[in-house]
Amino acid sequence: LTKVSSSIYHIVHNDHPAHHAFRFLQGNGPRYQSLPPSPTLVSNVLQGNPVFGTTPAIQGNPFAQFNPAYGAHFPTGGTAICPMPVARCEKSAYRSMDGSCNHLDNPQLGIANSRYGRLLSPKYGDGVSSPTRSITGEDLPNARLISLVVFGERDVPDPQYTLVNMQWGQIMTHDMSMQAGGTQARKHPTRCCTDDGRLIASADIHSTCYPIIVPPNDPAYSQVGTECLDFVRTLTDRDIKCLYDNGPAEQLTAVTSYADLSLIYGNSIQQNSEIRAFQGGRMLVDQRNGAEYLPPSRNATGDCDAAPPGEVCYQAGDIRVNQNPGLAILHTILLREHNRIADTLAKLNPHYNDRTLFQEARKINIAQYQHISYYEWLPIFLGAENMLKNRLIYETSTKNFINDFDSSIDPSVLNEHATAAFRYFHTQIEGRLDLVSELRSVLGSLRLSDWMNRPSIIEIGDNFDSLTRGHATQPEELTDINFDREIKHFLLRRNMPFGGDLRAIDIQRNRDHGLASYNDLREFCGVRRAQTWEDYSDLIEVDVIERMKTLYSSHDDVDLTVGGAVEAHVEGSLAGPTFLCILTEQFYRTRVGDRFWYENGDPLTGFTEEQLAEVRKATMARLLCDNGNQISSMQPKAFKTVSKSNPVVPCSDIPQVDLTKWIDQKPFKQTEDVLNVIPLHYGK
Ligand code: HEM
Repeated sequence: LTKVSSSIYHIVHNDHPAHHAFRFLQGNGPRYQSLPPSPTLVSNVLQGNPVFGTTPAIQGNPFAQFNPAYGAHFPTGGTAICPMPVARCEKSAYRSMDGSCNHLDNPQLGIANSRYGRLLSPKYGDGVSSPTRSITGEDLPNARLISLVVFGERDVPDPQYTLVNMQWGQIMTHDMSMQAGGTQARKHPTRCCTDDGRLIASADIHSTCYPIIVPPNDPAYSQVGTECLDFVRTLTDRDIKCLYDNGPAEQLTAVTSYADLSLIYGNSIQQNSEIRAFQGGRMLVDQRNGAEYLPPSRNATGDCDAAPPGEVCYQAGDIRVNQNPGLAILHTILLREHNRIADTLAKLNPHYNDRTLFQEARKINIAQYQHISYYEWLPIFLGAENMLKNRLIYETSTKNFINDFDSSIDPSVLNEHATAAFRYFHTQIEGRLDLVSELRSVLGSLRLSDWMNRPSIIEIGDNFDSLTRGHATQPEELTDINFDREIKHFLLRRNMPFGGDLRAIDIQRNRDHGLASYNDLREFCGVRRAQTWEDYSDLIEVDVIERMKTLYSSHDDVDLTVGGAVEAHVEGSLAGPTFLCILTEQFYRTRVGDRFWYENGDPLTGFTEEQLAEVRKATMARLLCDNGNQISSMQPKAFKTVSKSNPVVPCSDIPQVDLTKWIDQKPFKQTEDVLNVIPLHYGK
């Protein structure tokens, strides 16, 4: 069996310069060239799984609860809020906090608390908002059962990529989207199952509930009698009057769609002001044991409900920060990077005030992050050739500007991307986190489910550095059909013997959001629409098709989350044709829909040629080196495993961004300019 060749897979944006988010709503996605009939797969293979009898899922109801707390901008579980009204956009040198005014003609595009975009019309059970049903009118097969039968849980380390590759993916995810009304880390205030895992009687169940029913003989949950897994539906525009204008429901995302480090800086002025120091351009930090950590949460018992009282719990620009140790570490590293830049700029430009220092440091931090994400990280996932072809990246000389902002592009994160395609990379999660010394020997390891929503572990002893080195040393799990047991049976277990199943949640979420089917998206992406189960064999192993056949009533019922994840990968990438098409589309929009993209040569929002050449030196390795407590060596390509061609070297050998290029040549004029262009709605 061979992988799908990349030469036959070609997404072209050229033909449709004016394409827009909702242009393809009826499923005519003409930009994607068709694949020839029979490419086959190697990498996405499953080992045996038990098969159980189906248990029908419960149908959730559309829900009525909403909290239109105008202007309250700290998203919390169970509430949806109206986006902040935009009074007037001024041409500012800096991004707003909530993403508004990035698009000057349509200032609300991509802002926090707005709708996801969508490639294809939703397929709700009732046509309006209830979860998707089979084309037979019956319930779709049970999500936990699909997780058990179609997906494996084999532990296969990736020979090429490190765990920091997976962890950066979660950073990008949290930067770009967050389903409204969820908590994602801590217990949801709405309970759909009793504490001992029984289903709540339908008369008493909350209207937002759509619990996952545990099949009989479940290999994990039947051991403790759990029959029901909590699942609360995402809030939609129907839940807040300020957004709803008829038509089928669209889910809301609580954070800005832009790649703007909103997870570090917050998604509103209010949220930002709670985590800013307002001194020297710095973000708030707590000093402990000679190192700087994120400031404490104001609601530690709520935010870190898995932690004993008194244990540290963080506040950041994103409420999910405490979810797992690797995430909290990268949050800390990006926060420290901000302060490192601000401190350096303060020395270079003593005339800068707090606001200028803050905004300039933020701008550089975001630029480095965009550069690492698009030039070092994304090519691993999407393939460099594919990215170049579709103009997500360019072969540039170090100084070239790339002015490709396209005001016809909607940068909103696509529902198909956030709810199906990007979640495929949950397959890369490793349930064992290694602590690694400077000499790269393994000192010990942590079990992921012991430390979810309990970030204090990163501050103990030398753990911050050992875990950081561990993430850059240990392999991630292979991107394949297997999902680690720690997230398949133990997700957020909080001292209980078992927890949730992330794969089952992803499938249930696909239906909650009413995503169009796998077959629909195949067709949209230029892959031949299947007329029979057998037609799927162009991209999916026969064995996997057989497993799906035992569960689904029709090949047309296969959920996007499921079908996309079992396709053969396109050569040079980590996804099959359907997911690759969605991911490529998303990251194209994220780039060209961002007026503040770091490579543009706009005199107000961009950098000078010399500064841009420096930003292009930023790497993951240097970011880790500069912001660990005392990390003194790293392999230059930190997303890739250590090898002869990627050996661990002293940090001083890894290129560094030279911030002296930001010495302000016209100190007084510049300060005035900067002050004059701060928009009216912009912060304290
Ligand atoms: C230890 C690592 C990770 C854990 C424990 C984790 C866990 C979760 C959980 C609990 C959710 C919410 C599920 C729901 O209620 O629907 C979620 C959502 C999501 N995850 Fe992960 N995840 C991890 C890493 C990743 C990675 C590496 C990626 C991609 C590269 C990713 C992509 C996503 C996306 C796109 C969503 C939906 C975001 C949205 O709300 O729009 N996650 N994850």
